[in-house]
Parts: sequence; structure tokens; C-alpha cells
Amino acid sequence: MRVIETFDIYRFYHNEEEETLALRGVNFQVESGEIVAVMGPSGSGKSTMLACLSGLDEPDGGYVEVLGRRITRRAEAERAAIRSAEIGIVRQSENLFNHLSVEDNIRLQMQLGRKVDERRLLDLLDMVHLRHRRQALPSQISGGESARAALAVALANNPKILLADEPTSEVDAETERQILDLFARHKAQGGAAVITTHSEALAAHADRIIRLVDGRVVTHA
Ligand SMILES: Nc1ncnc2c1ncn2[C@@H]1O[C@H](COP(=O)(O)OP(=O)(O)OP(=O)(O)O)[C@@H](O)[C@H]1O
Repeated sequence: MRVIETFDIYRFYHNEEEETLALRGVNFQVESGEIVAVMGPSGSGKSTMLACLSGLDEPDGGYVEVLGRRITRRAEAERAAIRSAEIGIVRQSENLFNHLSVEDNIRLQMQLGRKVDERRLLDLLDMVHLRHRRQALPSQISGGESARAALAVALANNPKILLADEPTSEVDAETERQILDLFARHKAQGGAAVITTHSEALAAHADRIIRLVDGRVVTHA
């Protein structure tokens, strides 16, 4: 089943002096159970593309479909409803609310998805090896622990689609391995993922690699 499809998406950024063409006609599809790595040089448009896939950003041209439903150019409340039901998101930073413990961050995500499942909460904490740190605040955990907590939040509602922006950029090899395991589990349950990364190790575990250069897809491998 097709879970994401982009139709010729464009994104421009304007400021006083210049215009940046961040995406220049991007077309690609993701099927359920597929892990797609998005690679490309810094500034090639990877984060912009991911934000357009989740509806957190709006393309200036073209559109995105999530599970056959257009997410582009809808009211924010409608985009948010599609997001909370179908998509888990890991951003480059600010994934956790600082005033909430690790477990309360996960619980809040479950509340947004309208189903708090305490058993799944403990399973998620075990999956990311953070049960012993569940009452810690984000300021009290390490970078690698934060990266894993962010994944637990993204996976809280068992989303069909996981969108992760450089999820292993600031973690050690062991944490990267643990995060790769989580992607593998998500895939085994039929989930799809689009992951931007500079890590060849992570990309080697993807089913497919898309390379972006100057806002265009140059290869599907
Ligand atoms: N809010 C913004 N305003 C203006 N230009 C922006 C904005 N966000 C991104 N850009 C520009 O759009 C282009 C694509 O940026 P993007 O963050 O998508 O690249 P990236 O491939 O994710 O880079 P990196 O690997 O460094 O994270 C870059 O030229 C960037 O400078």
C-alpha cells in the first residue's frame, strides 16, 4: 500500500535579499513496510522535504498525499489530525517538552492520539532502554538518551509512517545500533519510514536511498 506520494513539490524561501529554491519538483513514493533513506549534501533540501511530508511545512507548488489523502493546503487542524493519527515525527531538535519527564512526554503523545496505553508505554520505555530513566526530565538525560526518548514519543501511537530528520546525528555507535533496531521493528510491523541522514551505516539498513542535490532527486537506489 502506498503511504506517501509527492506530486512535483516545490518550496521557495524568500527574504529581503535572496530567494532560495529549496525543493525543485520532487516526486517520490513510499510503500508500507519500506524504509527510505534521504541523503544529500547539507542544504540540499532534506529537512524541507520531510517537513512538507508531515504537513508541518507547506510546499509552494505541488502537493503531498498521506495514505491517499492530500495533506497539502488543508486547514492546520485537519493536517494536525492526519499527523497525529498516522505519522510519528523525529525532528533535529526540540522533540521533548522540557517540563515533562520522559514518560510524561510519551504519555502526552498518547493523549494527543486519544489513547493512553500504560502497557505500551512500558514496552516503549524498554524498547528504547529508558525504563530506569523514565522519571527524568529532558535536561537530566544524555544526548543519546534524548534521541531514543524522541523515537519513543514518535512511535507512541504506533504510526504507519515514521519521519525522522537525522535521528542519529549526535549519538554514539551503540545508540545508532539501538535506533536501527527500532526502525527494523517498526518495519516488521508493517510501518514505513523516511529518514534523512548523513550516515552511511544507517543508509545501508534502508530498503532504498533517495539522493537530493539542490532540491532535486538525482537517484533512486
Ligand atoms: N526558514 C528558512 N528560510 C530561508 N532559507 C531556508 C530556511 N530553511 C531552509 N532554508 C534553505 O533551504 C535550503 C534547504 O535547506 P534544508 O534545511 O532543507 O537542507 P538539508 O538538506 O536538510 O541540510 P542539512 O543536511 O544541513 O540539515 C538551504 O539552502 C537552506 O539554507
